[in-house]
Amino acid sequence: MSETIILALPKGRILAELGGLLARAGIVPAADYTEEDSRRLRFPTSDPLLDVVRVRPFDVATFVAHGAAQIGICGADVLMEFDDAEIYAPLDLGIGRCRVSIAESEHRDAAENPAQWSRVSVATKYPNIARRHFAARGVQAEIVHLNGAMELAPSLGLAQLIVDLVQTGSTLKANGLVETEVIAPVTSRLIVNRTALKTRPEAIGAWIERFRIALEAPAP
Ligand SMILES: Nc1ncnc2c1ncn2[C@@H]1O[C@H](COP(=O)(O)OP(=O)(O)OP(=O)(O)O)[C@@H](O)[C@H]1O
Ligand SMILES: O=P(O)(O)OC[C@H]1O[C@H](OP(=O)(O)OP(=O)(O)O)[C@H](O)[C@@H]1O
Repeated sequence: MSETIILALPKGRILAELGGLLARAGIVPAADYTEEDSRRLRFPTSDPLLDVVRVRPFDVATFVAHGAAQIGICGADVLMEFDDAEIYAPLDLGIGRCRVSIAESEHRDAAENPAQWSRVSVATKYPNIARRHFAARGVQAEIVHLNGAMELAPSLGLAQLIVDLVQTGSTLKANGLVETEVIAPVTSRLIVNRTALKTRPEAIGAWIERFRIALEAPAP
């Protein structure tokens, strides 16, 4: 088995927020892993036993769940959607702060009351979160699984509601939607593969500790 530990990082907005924390944890990639137009996906670091891979945010959870990466960073939204017992999330990194919410058209007929519906159609990138949420209140959700642009669904008749991430609310507003309920708050988490933690407790535990200390260190 290779001794190298793989850290899976999500390309996109979390990566952009991560630079300072990684530096404080002593992770200095040998090349600029934030260059989104680079074709390169795996980067050595100043630590000969740590390589960084840059993957899509949802795929961070897949790489870590399968042990292809031993540690990773992803949003709590991704963890809720995956709900995988192989993933342990010991640290809240306090970045990527947003929420998973339900939204609907601002023009909904005022006479209708969604709280009384027994079935709803929901467009989302988070089918499991949406299904679980509505099932818990006895509502059957017909899921329309999209990978983006959920905000178009209500006005085009694709679904009554959407379940999506909201931060400032400006995306909803720009598309004539209103947030009606927060399902869960979201921040980014450090995640580790449980089997790797069991079989290599010192190496993986040391990385968790380095991140914990980096989080407590004041940002320069
Ligand atoms: N508006 C936001 N504010 C803060 N954090 C966010 C926001 N949107 C997304 N995030 C966080 O960033 C993560 C990645 O989101 P991002 O939008 O960068 O990727 P994506 O577009 O969903 O990925 P993909 O390219 O695979 O479609 C999300 O899982 C979430 O945890
Ligand atoms: O409430 P707001 O501040 O408007 O943020 C919410 C938006 O942010 C995310 O999209 P992102 O900008 O990451 O683009 P994406 O649709 O490509 O994921 C999310 O999917 C929402 O569309």
